Amino acid sequence: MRPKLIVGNWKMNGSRAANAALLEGIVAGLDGARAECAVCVPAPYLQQCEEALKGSPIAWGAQDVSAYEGGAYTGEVCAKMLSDFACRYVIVGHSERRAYHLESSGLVARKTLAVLKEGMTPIICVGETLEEREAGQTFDVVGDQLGTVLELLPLDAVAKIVVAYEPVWAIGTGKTATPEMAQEVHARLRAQLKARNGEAADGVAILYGGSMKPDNARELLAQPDIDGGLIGGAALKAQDFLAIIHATGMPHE
Ligand SMILES: O=C(CO)COP(=O)(O)O
Repeated sequence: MRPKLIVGNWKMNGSRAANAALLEGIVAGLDGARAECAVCVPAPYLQQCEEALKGSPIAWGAQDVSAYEGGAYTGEVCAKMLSDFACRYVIVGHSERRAYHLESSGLVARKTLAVLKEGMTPIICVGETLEEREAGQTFDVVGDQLGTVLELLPLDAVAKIVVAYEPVWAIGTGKTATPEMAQEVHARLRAQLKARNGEAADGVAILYGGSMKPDNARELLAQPDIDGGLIGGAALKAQDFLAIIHATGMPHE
């Protein structure tokens, strides 16, 4: 069985004071947790995370990265800088980056390679909009988003990625995909990974993201191809984030 992975995506939230309290609360409540967990924080707070979490079971990471290696790219943060702060994970291709910063799947693929080159784990996000779902295009859209990345990846790198299925219509809206809807897409993504690298695909974590909360986490996480969660809003409250972490590994009723 794949280990569960719960990742908090703080998005553009936090302050030094709020982060300190949140991280302290999470670390204090982790006893007995069976999932791996991590927080992906705004870049200015990576040093704070490194100091607060070093030696704890919680990993940390970033929410985006430049596709470039360094140099004259004002405002960008390269993968080497993220690994300098001991990031384990880097989210790439989040739908908010695709929508508000016009990131293409080709760019997401290049960012994925940049992350892997520095020895970190990319969390590659895919997901359809409501219009696309209603038009019956869900599998085409997510298949295309993942496929563009897979095409560029060396075969042996498939084992080193994490995929996150985040239906755009479920993000921050309180509308969650039902466990069956999510499982259906996750199974298709797993099949796509298998077609690319049959040996590696079973070990790849496919996370669900989109209004995952303490009250729906257990059912979602019980699905065979849902290997964890990418959590937005609920990752900003220690109690909620912990409740999701502790929802893994519990018998499904
Ligand atoms: O976008 C998300 C995580 O990356 C999900 O956000 P919410 O959990 O707030 O819906």
